Formats: sequence, C-alpha cells, structure tokens
Amino acid sequence: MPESTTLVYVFMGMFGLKMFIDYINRSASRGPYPPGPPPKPLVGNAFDFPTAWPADGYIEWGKKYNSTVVSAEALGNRIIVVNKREDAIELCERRAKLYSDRPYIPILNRLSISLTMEMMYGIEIKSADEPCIALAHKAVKLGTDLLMPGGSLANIVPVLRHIPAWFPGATSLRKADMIGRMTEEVIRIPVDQVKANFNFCEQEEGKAAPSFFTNFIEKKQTLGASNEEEEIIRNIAYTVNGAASDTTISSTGSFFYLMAANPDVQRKAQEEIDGLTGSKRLPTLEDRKSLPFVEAIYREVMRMRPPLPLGVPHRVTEDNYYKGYLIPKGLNSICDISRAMTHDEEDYPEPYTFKPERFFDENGKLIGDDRVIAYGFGRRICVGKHMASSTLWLMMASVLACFNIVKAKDENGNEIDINHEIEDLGLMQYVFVNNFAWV
Ligand code: HEM
Repeated sequence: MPESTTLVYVFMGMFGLKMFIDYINRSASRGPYPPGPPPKPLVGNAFDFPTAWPADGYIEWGKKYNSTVVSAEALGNRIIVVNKREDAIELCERRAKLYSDRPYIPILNRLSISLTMEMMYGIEIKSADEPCIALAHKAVKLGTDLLMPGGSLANIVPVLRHIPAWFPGATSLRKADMIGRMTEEVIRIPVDQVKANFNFCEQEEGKAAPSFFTNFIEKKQTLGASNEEEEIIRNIAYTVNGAASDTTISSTGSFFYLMAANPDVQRKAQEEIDGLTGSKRLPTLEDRKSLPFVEAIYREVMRMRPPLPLGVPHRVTEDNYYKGYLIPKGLNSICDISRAMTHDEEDYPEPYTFKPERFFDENGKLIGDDRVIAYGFGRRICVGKHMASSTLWLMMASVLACFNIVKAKDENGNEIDINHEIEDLGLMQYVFVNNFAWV
C-alpha cells in the first residue's frame, strides 16, 4: 500500500476515534434531556413519533413520562415538545433570544394555497379552479402530513433525504419531489401574470394593481435589482401568501362547522348583532368592542380548532437548562398548541365543549385575556395575527348578520347529520364541504 494511502487511513482512523470519544464524553456529561420514550439501539426514537394524531400522541407522552416538556431523538437529532402554555411562554418568549430560529425542514419547506393573492400580487382570484390555486390545493393535501417530525423519517433523520426518490420505499421522498415541482409552478404562475399585467399596463398607460410584488417590479425598473433580490421577494410573497391563506380558510371552515353544530350560540350572537345594527346594516370593525359575544365566538373558534395544531417548530440556538433538563443547541422545539394548550382542562374546563361563555367573568364582562395561542409564541409569533384577527372577526360578524348556518339537506329534503367524527386536522380541515349549508 502506498505510504500516502496508509497516512489517509491512519488520519481517518484517528478522526473517527476522536469523534467517538467526543460523543461518549458528550453523552456522559450532558443531559439529562426532558423525558420521553426510551431510545432503541441505532435508530433512537425514529419509529416512536406519533404520525396519525401527533398532537394527541405528544399529550400521551407527557402523561406517561409525567412531564409537560418531553423529548425524543433519532440518530442524533432531538426534538422537544412543549405541552403547557406556561412552558411555551417561558421558553419561546422569556428566552426568545435562544428560541427564535427556524429549523430547516428537509422534506418540504414551502407549500400554500392562495387567498392573499391580491395583497401579494395584485391578482384577483375569480375561481378556485385557477391553475395555481388548484395546484396549490393539491400540494397542501399531499404535503401537510409530511411537514411534521413524524410525517416522514427524513424529517427526523435528515441524511435520508439524500436517498434518491426512485429508491424502493422512499414514498415520502417521491411525494416531496412532486410537491416541490408543484410549488415551483405555484410560485411561477402569479409572478408571470404580474409581469404580463405590468407590461400591458405600461403599453396602455394604465396602472397595475398595487401589491407587494408589483411595488418591487416598479422599483426594479427605476432603481434596478438583481435576480437574487427578485427571487427573495418572490419567495416572501409566496410564503406570506401561503401562511395567510391556509390558516384563514381553516378557521373559516371551523367557524361554519361550530355554528352549524351549536345553533343556540349562533342565535345568541345574531341577537347581539341585531340589537346593535337593528338589522339595517352590516357590522363593521368599529363595532367590535360593542359585540362581546361575537368576540367570544372568535376566541372560542380559535381555541377549539387552531389551524396549526403543532404550531411551527422553533430551533434552539444555544444550550440551556429548563426544569433541570438540558435543551441542547440545534434542537427543534414544538408547541402542542391544540391538544395540550388550548384543550388544557386547568385553563379551559370542559375543553371539548364549544362554550364562548367561558370568556366572560361572573359579572358578564368579557375577560381581558384576549391572547390567542393559535398564533404561536415569542419573536416568531404570527406576523399576520392582527390582520387575521380582523379578517376572521369581520367574516364571522358579517355571516352571522346575514345568514343562518344550518345542516345541509339531501335530495329528499332531509337534514344530513353533521359528522362530528371529523376531527380537527388543522389545515387539512375543510369541513364545510358536505355537512352544512348557509341559508
Ligand atoms: C387564522 C389565521 C392564522 C393563524 C392561526 C396563524 C398562525 C401562525 C402560527 C402558529 C405561526 C408560527 C408561530 C410560531 O412559530 O410560534 C405563524 C407564522 C406566520 N404567519 Fe400566521 N397565522 C394566521 C394568519 C396569517 C396571516 C393572515 C398572515 C399574513 C398576512 C400570516 C403570516 C405569517 C408569517 C409570515 C409567519 C412566519 C413568521 C416567522 O417565521 O417569523 N399568518 N402563523
């Protein structure tokens, strides 16, 4: 064997040994980590992550290991799941400096459908069949499951993403590949449309509808901008568009379902609105303070069905200790918003009952705590929460002022029972499709 090859082997052997010793030292001196399922040799907890109902699965872990913060690990990648609102506030808000990064989610980092097309691109969507909306719907359907740690093994063990999509058994990678291609199209179509509109308006001396993206194109033409800058703007428009539309649609669906399922609540809100407007006009945002029961419905819808049941993971940027447990740098922290926090019996007695009254004190006054946990925590809290809150409140008040949401009828005129089995799947939940109607 040539001397140089021997040297390479010796060097590699020493390097491997050093890594092994470092690993043993780290394992011996670090920790303890928050409790969780016992790891198996080599794969750790790779096969323990709950996939069907993750939000419920993580509560079970909490109960089983008697801790509100639980953790699991697969091949060196650890996550913590925060099951209590107080813990989320302590970690994501008081320690915001350490808990505000975002993880790289290997399997899928962009997906969306579109409602905010106008705001981002100045494009008015006339039908849900328009190509980029229909494509985005498909991508969301395919992709939501893959987004969470248990959705694909490659989210837990990033190295697996290097396996080619054609490899037998790599179903989630094939899905991700397909979603990636759909996403490219969903980004391209509105951008091309904005550019075409822009050129047309220039020729006709008209004005393209103002939007985030058209503003950029205007500036690019006058001040210049690089292709990289354009790509960044394109991706921001796409991300905000997606973050805003999926969640708002999900909450709208939940509102319709909960109104159809709770006609007494609906009636009470309608009486409140009619008492203020005299049924002569639509409620406006200025009326919000004068309609506390509608406000309580908004809070209760967001409590019962947060569109993102597990929020969006935050990445920890420095080692730190919490309740005696090590939370290491690089770990992804997930808040179980839905089941563990907004359905916490201590904070919300009878958590599975739709009860807007819970937001009133014994004197019938709306309680001051208007924090909606569904928008997340800390520096990464939803940047669109004020817009979402106004949009959703106005939608709820306007629909209640004009319509009764009732059970749908079959072709013989018989009411179709609401399927309460349909559980809160967050973004995947468009419950209004079959179960009820507005009249
Ligand atoms: C029902 C409505 C909505 C809900 C429940 C919701 C919820 C969330 C949640 C849970 C997060 C992650 C927070 C965290 O990491 O702790 C988030 C992030 C985000 N939301 Fe919303 N959202 C809604 C509507 C909107 C709207 C209308 C917009 C834009 C106009 C928007 C833009 C964003 C953006 C850009 C992020 C990423 C922020 C970041 O990474 O720093 N969202 N949202």
